[in-house]
Order: sequence, then C-alpha cells, then structure tokens
Amino acid sequence: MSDSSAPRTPGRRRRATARPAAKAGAGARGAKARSAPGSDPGSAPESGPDSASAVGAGQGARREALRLILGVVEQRRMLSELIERAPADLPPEERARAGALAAATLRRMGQADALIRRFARRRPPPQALAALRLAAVELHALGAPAHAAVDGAVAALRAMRGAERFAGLVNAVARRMAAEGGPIWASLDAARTNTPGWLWGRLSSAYGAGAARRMAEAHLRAAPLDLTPRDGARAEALARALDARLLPCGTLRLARRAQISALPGFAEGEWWVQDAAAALPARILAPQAGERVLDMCAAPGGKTMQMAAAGAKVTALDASAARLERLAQNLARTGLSARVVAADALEWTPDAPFDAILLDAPCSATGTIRRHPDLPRLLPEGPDLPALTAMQDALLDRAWGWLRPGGRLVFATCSLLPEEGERRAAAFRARTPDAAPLEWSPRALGGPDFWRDAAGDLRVRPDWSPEAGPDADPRADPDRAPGEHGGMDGFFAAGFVKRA
Ligand SMILES: C[S@@+](CC[C@H](N)C(=O)[O-])C[C@H]1O[C@@H](n2cnc3c(N)ncnc32)[C@H](O)[C@@H]1O
Repeated sequence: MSDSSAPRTPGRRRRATARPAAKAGAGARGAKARSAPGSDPGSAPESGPDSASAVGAGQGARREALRLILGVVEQRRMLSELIERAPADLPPEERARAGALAAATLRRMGQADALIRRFARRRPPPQALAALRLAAVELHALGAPAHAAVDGAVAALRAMRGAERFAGLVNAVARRMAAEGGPIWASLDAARTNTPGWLWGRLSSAYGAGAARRMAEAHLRAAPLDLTPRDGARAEALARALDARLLPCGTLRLARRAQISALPGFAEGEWWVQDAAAALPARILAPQAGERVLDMCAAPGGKTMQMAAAGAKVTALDASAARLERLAQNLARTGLSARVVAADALEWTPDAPFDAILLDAPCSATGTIRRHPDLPRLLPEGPDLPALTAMQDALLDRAWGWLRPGGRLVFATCSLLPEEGERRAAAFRARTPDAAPLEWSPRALGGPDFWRDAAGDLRVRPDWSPEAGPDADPRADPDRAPGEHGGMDGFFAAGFVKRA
C-alpha cells in the first residue's frame, strides 16, 4: 500500500458499482489537506521534521496525544484515522503537536517500555502506561524540560475520566525516569528495542543483520514530505516556490513538514503528496498518452494521477468506496480525470482488455513504517502473510487475464518482506509461461543500478535515499547521520509483458 494505507483484511468481497469519471477541474479548489494521498495529517515525529512541532507541546496537545496513543495501542485503530477525529475545539497547532507527540511515542515505544520496566514495580494500567510512555519520550527523545514532561503527563492523565487515581503512580515513576533515566535510555539499543521481534527476525533473514539494523534505524526517523509534480516541466519552478529540493527521480522533497493545503500550488492542483519510492512503479509501467490503463488497487490515487497526467485513459478500481472518495477529490483538485470503479477486483471484469495494468496490491505496508509508526503497534504479532500473499497471487492472475497480447503489467507492494515482493514475482514467472520481462532502467528513473535486483525487479529500502541519484552507493557510507538524507519508503515492483 503506498501512500497512506495500513494493512487491510484480504478477501472481503464487495458489490461492483461503476461511477462516472471525475471531471477535469470540477470542485478542484479548496479541497482539504487530508485528501492528498500520503498526507499524514498532524503527524510529523521526533528526529526529523516533526520534532519541532512536538517540543513545547501544550496541555491540550498532551491530552490529545494520550487519546491517540491509547487508541492505537489498546483499540488497534490507525493513528491517521484517530487524528482526523480530534475534538473540534482543539486548535490546529495543538492538533498537529498531539499527532507529532503520539507518533514520536509510538516510534520509541520499545525504549519507553524498557525504561518504565526499570522504575515501575509492575506493569501500569493502560492509561498510566500511555502517560509514562509519553513522558519517557518527551524527556529522552524530544528533549523536553523535566518539569514540563513530568507535570504535563500527570496533568494530562488527571484530565482523563477514571484515570485520576493513577496520577500518584505516574508522578513517582516519571520523576525517577527524569532523574535517573538518561543513561539507561542512552544505553538501550534503539533500533532493536523499538522494532517488534517478528519484523527484526524477518528483515535480518531477508537482508542480513547489518541491513536490518539500518532499516530499523531509518524507521526511527520521520519521513520528509515528498510531492509529485503534475507536470514535470514545472518541477524546477515548483521547487523554487516550495523551497523544496528537486530529487533526481523527479520528486519534490520539502525540508520540513507543513500544512499541506497552505503550500504553493496545492489549490491549483500542481502536485500531490507521494513518497519518492511510491512514484516509481507507475514510471516503470510508463503509460503512454491514449493507452487504456487499469490502476487495479487505486485509492487514494497517487498512481492514478501519475498515469492520468501522462495522458493515459485510466480506470481506477478499488474495493473501498471511502478511499475512492479521496481519490475523486484528488482528481478534482489536480484537474485530472479517470473512470472510477468501486468493486472487488476478484469479482469485477472489464468490458475490454487493457494496454497496461498497475497492480499496487494490498500488503503488510512494512515499507511505510517511517510514515506510519503506529503500524508495528497495530501488528504486534505481525501480518497475516498467508492471507496477504494468497490475495496478491489471485490479483496478479486476474490482472494477467485482462491484458491484451503485448500488454504490460507492473506488480508493486510497499512491503519490505520478500514474501510479498520477490517471491510473489518469482512464483508468477514460474506459473505464467507467456510473461516476459518488462525492460526498465533505474538510471532512467534517476536512481542507481542497485535499485534493480538480480531478477530484474525494483527493490528500494527506507535506509536508501533517492537524493544521491544514479551514482549513489549506500555501502560507501551506510552509517550516515540522521537528517543527512531523507530515505524513502520500502517498495518492490516487477514488470511483465504479455507475449503476443
Ligand atoms: C496499496 S493501497 C493502494 C494505493 C494506491 N495505489 C495509491 O498509490 O494511492 C491498496 C488498495 O487496495 C485496495 N484493495 C484491497 N483489496 C482489494 C480488492 N480485492 N479489490 C480491489 N481493491 C482492493 C484497498 O482498498 C487499498 O486502497
């Protein structure tokens, strides 16, 4: 799932409904920031663009941060959804700080828990634990003054109905964490402690211990804000207007988080939020003007917009009507058009074959942890890989049947797990004799040769950065300090051509 998604339960069936194409320009102006795919409203965490907004949080922000942390950890609800349901009377800056505080706390929850275990005799009840996690992260990751972090956590807890009785416990443990916790915090292995065991194990066995550690370190840093320009010819002018860096792969990268809807070019639909890695699969497919193209799991529409901007006649199919609402808003804002279909791809059938299909399949989303620090907390035991991979195989086979001879298919996942990438592509090759490799070149995308693996597929990782361009060598300087480069989502893509 590229820009915004969390893992979804595979196999849920929905009835097909076709909706009219979004009209160019219709309702484009004034769309809300959260309609941009990949936007992570209000969340912009610690050693990265969100630290500034988290430090100096007011009490409203702390109270809301507690609600967000509890919502993720106890109710297993997505942070982005919880943030959208903030109390109406919470000012926007407090809302943003709450999102940043909660994201930072979820990102460093392993370290916070290790520290709490040193000073609490037994596991605190959920509300007290959330307040202590928040205090630990404010104290030791965000550099808040001790009195602000400790008194703030206690006051936020007191404001929570039914939790006042834990104030004494939180006060006592937080004070000790402030006074004695610094050296303990610093001695903890941050990458290891903050990564769930299942993920650490899978990354280590797939990539080796060193690479797994670098990826886990990358997950501790918030992602930069990346934008895809609607018109590549305007990219340099937009970079100047946005004070952004134009990366060799064509993405505009902002140095710091911002209110998306207030940025130059938003109202005019000149760009959309999309991680640099998420923009690569559509560029490998390289849709041409006038081609009939299917975006098979399309919402919220980052790749639909890329392909529509290239002049293709895009059908955007997705099983989620709610997510398609966002896709329609995005099309309207950018003045692009596509035929939008709300349907389960395992039930729907097209009326004619396609020239090209992009299948951005539902997956564990483990490539997006930098932007979704709630994800490991929502999946403490790991994703349901048998269900996900069965779904990915079924979608791949279905897509193949909808291609004309000579047509192209790109299969992509924002997963770091080979089960959802390399192994799906290999299995598809083995069972599909009429699938030939689609030619593509990392250099043509503005990236280094090592983005292409031995099988000819795209693999990019959060510890790699698109900033260095085609001549990058991550092995030359693997331990670069945080902030020197912004990383990218973990992504996999494999391209196939249907032999005529
Ligand atoms: C990775 S996200 C897509 C992101 C999108 N391509 C983009 O770039 O903005 C995966 C999408 O697959 C959709 N999906 C999951 N199962 C599906 C199915 N059986 N048929 C159609 N869409 C499905 C989900 O609703 C979700 O929007």
